[in-house]
Amino acid sequence: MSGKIDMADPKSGTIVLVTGAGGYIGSHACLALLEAGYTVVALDNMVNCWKDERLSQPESLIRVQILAGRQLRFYQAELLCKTSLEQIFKEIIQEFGKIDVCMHFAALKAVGESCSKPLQYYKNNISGTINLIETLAKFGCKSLIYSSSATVYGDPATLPIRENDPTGINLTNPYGKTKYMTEEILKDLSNAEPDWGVVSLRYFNPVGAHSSGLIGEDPNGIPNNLVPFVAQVAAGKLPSLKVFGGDYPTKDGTGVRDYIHITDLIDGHVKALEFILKEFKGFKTYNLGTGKGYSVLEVIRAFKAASRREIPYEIVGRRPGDIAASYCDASLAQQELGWVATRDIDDMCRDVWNWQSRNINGFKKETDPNCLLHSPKKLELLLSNLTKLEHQKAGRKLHLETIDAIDEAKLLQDYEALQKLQKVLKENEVRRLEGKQPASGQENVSLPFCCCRQ
Ligand SMILES: O=c1ccn([C@@H]2O[C@H](COP(=O)(O)OP(=O)(O)O[C@H]3O[C@H](CO)[C@@H](O)[C@H](O)[C@H]3O)[C@@H](O)[C@H]2O)c(=O)[nH]1
Repeated sequence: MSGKIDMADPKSGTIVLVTGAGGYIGSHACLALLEAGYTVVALDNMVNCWKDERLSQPESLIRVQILAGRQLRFYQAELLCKTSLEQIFKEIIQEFGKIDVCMHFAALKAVGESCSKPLQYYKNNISGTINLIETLAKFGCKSLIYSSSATVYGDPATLPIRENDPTGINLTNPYGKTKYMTEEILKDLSNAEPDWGVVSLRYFNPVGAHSSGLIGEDPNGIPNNLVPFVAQVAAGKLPSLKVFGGDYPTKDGTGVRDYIHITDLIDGHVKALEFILKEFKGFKTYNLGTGKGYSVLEVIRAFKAASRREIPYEIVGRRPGDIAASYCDASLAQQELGWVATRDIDDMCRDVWNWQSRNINGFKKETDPNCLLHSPKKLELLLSNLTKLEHQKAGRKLHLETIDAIDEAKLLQDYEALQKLQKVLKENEVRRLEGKQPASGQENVSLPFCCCRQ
């Protein structure tokens, strides 16, 4: 076999359950976990992710598996339905024997929507999490990495924000309150049951995309957040940006935030996972940010340079609920997890532009019949063959769907096609970083998902 799938890595025996796996942060986490050699079981209710109707998984996760050259196990799962959740956990335990750690990303996250639909947010984010932790405990997993937010600090009295600064004060929206309340629930749980290990990661402003440009943030409708909005203005999808407030007590009067590259953010999760796997028990919180604040005008300038496009904007009134400035002291994560963010605002804008310009409609793509990976049948076969091989090599009991004999020749053929594609993707990524065009004749192979190229 010319491209061996390496199952010797002991991490493949570590089972990581990822909720909200199809979303922006969840999908990048799945990729990093697969690349690091972990076995990934991915859950998503698919309410907020795009899926080709002929496939059973979100498009983001299909691309993740192609990039990783490894397979994850996907379940469509609704955390609010405990009976079906337990059924899924039963299947996971039958197949993998255990769950070591859960990374919990599943949540509703639109600040504005949370004000008009508070019950939906409390139910989904809090009841959903309670169902999840009860089910995890029932099936023997008491290790959790929670996706929290800088929003728990409200309007900070001092900057930079540290982990022991007050939380839960003056929170302006139900979304933020769900993050704060969930942290409190997890803290109480860890106090009451000392065999739980919970790490809550407080994200500042995650932006950016994987350097391949194949996965990134794909907001529904008009984006609420600054960077995806700016990206759509640069791409000509939106006419201009409204800068909310030019009279804040900041360097140039516009809001200041601690933007963090998604790849750095996910590295922080991998470090937290390593930390929790060393038998950590209790409850810990860490800020994940760069420690640097950029104003809205600085972000616009950086994006203009990265995209070489005009970004028309006008300064309007403040957005209700916004604060002037937020940036963190991330030294605790450096000391205790050995993590530090290394990418700057130019890297973030470059990678967002790469994702945005290659995927003008996000994950929704037009089907190219000539592309192997746009053929759902071939793709399903490729992924299912990879699963069979991984299970077989790991000496695991096969799941009911995978008991057919493996067609070794077909598998190798598919796997080699996948590897060729990955090789070209990587070569073209290097060329792009050097400011060069894709190698001639490779454009279609290198950009199999795009429906619009700039
Ligand atoms: O069209 C826009 C959108 C945003 N902004 C400004 O850009 C900055 C960043 O805004 P945004 O990207 O919406 O992020 P935040 O308001 O900081 O909120 C994000 O970061 C919080 C953590 O700090 C999370 O809780 C929220 O879910 C997440 O949306 C703020 O000064 C906004 O006023 C604009 O000027 N115009």
